[in-house]
Amino acid sequence: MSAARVKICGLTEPAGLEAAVAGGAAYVGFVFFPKSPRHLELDRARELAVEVPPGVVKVALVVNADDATLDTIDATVPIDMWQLHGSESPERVAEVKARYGLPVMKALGVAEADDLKAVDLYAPVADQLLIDAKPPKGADLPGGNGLAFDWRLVAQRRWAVPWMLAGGLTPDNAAEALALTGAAQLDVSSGVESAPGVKDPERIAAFLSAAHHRR
Ligand SMILES: O=C(O)c1ccccc1NCC(=O)[C@H](O)[C@H](O)COP(=O)(O)O
Repeated sequence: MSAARVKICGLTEPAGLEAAVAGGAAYVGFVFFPKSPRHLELDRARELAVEVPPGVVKVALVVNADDATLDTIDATVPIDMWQLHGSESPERVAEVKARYGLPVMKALGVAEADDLKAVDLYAPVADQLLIDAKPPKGADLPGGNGLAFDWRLVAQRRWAVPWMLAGGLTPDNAAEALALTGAAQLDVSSGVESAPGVKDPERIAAFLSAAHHRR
């Protein structure tokens, strides 16, 4: 099996971004959601994004954002992909894709087998799917909660579009997650932090190493 491609999500500082790039992250994620400890103001996001070398995909993560919000991000921050992490419909995914001409990744929350029915609704319109743990009831954040779902629900499943496994991944469980699910891509946020919103360069390096040296 080839090395997994990794998205380091919720970067807020140059040190984390540098560790992600140096360690070979394929994607870096910037969060635009004010309730999140990883939320970035536009100027800060731009400062980080312009430092990302070509070839590393810069992902803007939004939650049920309207066109005005997306227009402002698009006009200010040089991004390569949208990640829609709210309850956006398949029609909204198609609309965002058409409006900006950028690939769209739709996040789907999973807690039980039935949740995977959404895959068939979104696969025809999304460029990628991010299969994440469903947040607990009443959680402030729809993602970035450091919780895993039962990976057996997606073990060796066949996918019509590229997908990433997310939720509760850490440097210690990345290899097991890859082996069990057969995922080609992983996404991580809180598992490579020293505190909410503060990425730990050593944990980022360890995560990337574990994902790149899959068994
Ligand atoms: O990370 C956030 O703060 C966040 C806020 C609002 C919506 C989504 C968010 N994160 C989405 C991600 O892509 C995370 O990387 C994914 O949920 C995995 O998070 P974690 O379990 O912390 O690794």
